[in-house]
Amino acid sequence: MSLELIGFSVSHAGKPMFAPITLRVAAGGVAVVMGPSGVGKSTLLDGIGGHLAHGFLAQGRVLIADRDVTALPAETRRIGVMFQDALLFPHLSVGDNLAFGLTPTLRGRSQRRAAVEAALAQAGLAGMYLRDPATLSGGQRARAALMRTLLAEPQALLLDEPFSKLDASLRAEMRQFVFDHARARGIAVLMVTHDPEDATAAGGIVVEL
Ligand SMILES: Nc1ncnc2c1ncn2[C@@H]1O[C@H](COP(=O)(O)OP(=O)(O)OP(=O)(O)O)[C@@H](O)[C@H]1O
Repeated sequence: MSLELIGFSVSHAGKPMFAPITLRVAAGGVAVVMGPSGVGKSTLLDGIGGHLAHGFLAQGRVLIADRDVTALPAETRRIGVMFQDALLFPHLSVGDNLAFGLTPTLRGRSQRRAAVEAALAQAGLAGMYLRDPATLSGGQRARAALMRTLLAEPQALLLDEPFSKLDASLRAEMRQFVFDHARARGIAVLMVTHDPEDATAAGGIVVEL
């Protein structure tokens, strides 16, 4: 599902933080947002997702799968978000963490369990439903967090430096993992990053703030 911005910006105290952005990310495609620290990259994602803090105001339009979601609350935009500190809840098992992401439309205990088991298998975490998140490696945790986000069946995915704490080889692996899943599901991805390799991997579609 595509993600489209039309003249989109965010203002703070009446002043636009960055020039209006017009951009279309195709279904299954990836674009990257880069720019210096403090320029408003995270705020841009907050604006697209509908999570702006008090005092920030969005301008322009956001379309997800060609549906104008600009006026909708965050919960109904069908946009998944994953941050740098995509923490798993430490008091829940790995599987229950993933179950937390499940769309509420999926009812029935065994159905929900099966959906989580399938997602764990796709993330290379088969058999780890009952594991304590603290016993997972960094890469396993990142894959679990991504799966939790995908279980909500988002139509677009916003990533805010999601893998910056992982080492270089793991980062490349996770990037591929995300891109592959997004492509297979037709989810448009917009990723904030400082890593030029992310931009190259995204096919060079870069928004500079
Ligand atoms: N809740 C808030 N209240 C007031 N100002 C804020 C708030 N959140 C962010 N800001 C300010 O808005 C500006 C943009 O912040 P933002 O986090 O979007 O930048 P960024 O480009 O993502 O930076 P970085 O690369 O360092 O993460 C900064 O000057 C920041 O201090």
